[in-house]
Amino acid sequence: MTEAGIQVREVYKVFGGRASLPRALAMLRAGASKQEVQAKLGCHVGLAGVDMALPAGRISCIMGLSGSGKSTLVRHLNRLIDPSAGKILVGSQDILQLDAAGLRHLRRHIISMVFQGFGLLPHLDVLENVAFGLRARGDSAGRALRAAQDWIERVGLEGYARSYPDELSGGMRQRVGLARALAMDSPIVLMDEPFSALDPLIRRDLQEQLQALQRSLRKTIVFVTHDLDEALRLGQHIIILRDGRVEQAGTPDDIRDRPASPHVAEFIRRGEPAGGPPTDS
Ligand SMILES: Nc1ncnc2c1ncn2[C@@H]1O[C@H](COP(=O)(O)OP(=O)(O)OP(=O)(O)O)[C@@H](O)[C@H]1O
Repeated sequence: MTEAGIQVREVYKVFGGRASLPRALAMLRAGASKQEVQAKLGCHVGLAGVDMALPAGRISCIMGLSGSGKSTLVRHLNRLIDPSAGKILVGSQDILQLDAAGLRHLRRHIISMVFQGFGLLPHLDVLENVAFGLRARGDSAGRALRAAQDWIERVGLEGYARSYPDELSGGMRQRVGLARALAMDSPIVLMDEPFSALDPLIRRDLQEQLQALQRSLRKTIVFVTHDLDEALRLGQHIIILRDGRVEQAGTPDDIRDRPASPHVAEFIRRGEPAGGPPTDS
């Protein structure tokens, strides 16, 4: 795949209430809010008609309050979640049409993922953790370990290959998670709030490291964050979600200088939107 851009077209995700799905979709398409759908039909709306195009070779940041749909959206991109309606293209491939073998290929060779909670295996050392995905997809032990060692050094963990996760700080563990995803050498990397558990200095460090790596890697990175500063610093393209819908999409300058709604303007002004800090909705 040469062009690994992503297009999400009119994607809806309604959790629960299979019987009321057609009514929920009809309400959402007519402009009802997720709260109205929940009150009327008792089902939870994750995404309410998301349209977006994420350019290849760029860092796109998806941001919004807790409950706005960020994780739900990013998990659609490697089909950890399937939509209730809509279409998702990775390059020119409609990923909803993939069979089991196609989906395996997508997850092993096209898209890798970095999770918030590091997702490291505690009984494996750093080298084995980084090599794990490569071994699981069938790379030879020699090849996997060579690639793992290389990435351990590139993320600044030289000398820690034989350490175990519980011997590392949070920042170092997240570097292992990053090395593990990058070692897969996939053109797309999904990162779901990867740095949010880290203290501000370490977080800044990792943001800079990611930017430095990206200058040579030029991957399609989808980075989820609820932190506006992080999105403006890292993102070349930013999508702001609110209640399962795209509130604004654009460059950092668009978001900063031309906020599309009072909600976004308040986000810019205070670093958080009207209504106070994130709450689980
Ligand atoms: N498995 C599920 N069952 C029911 N509702 C769900 C499920 N997963 C997500 N939701 C709902 O979908 C909405 C979006 O959730 P999501 O986790 O994607 O938000 P988020 O923006 O990633 O939030 P956070 O920043 O807290 O992780 C929320 O209202 C949530 O309650």
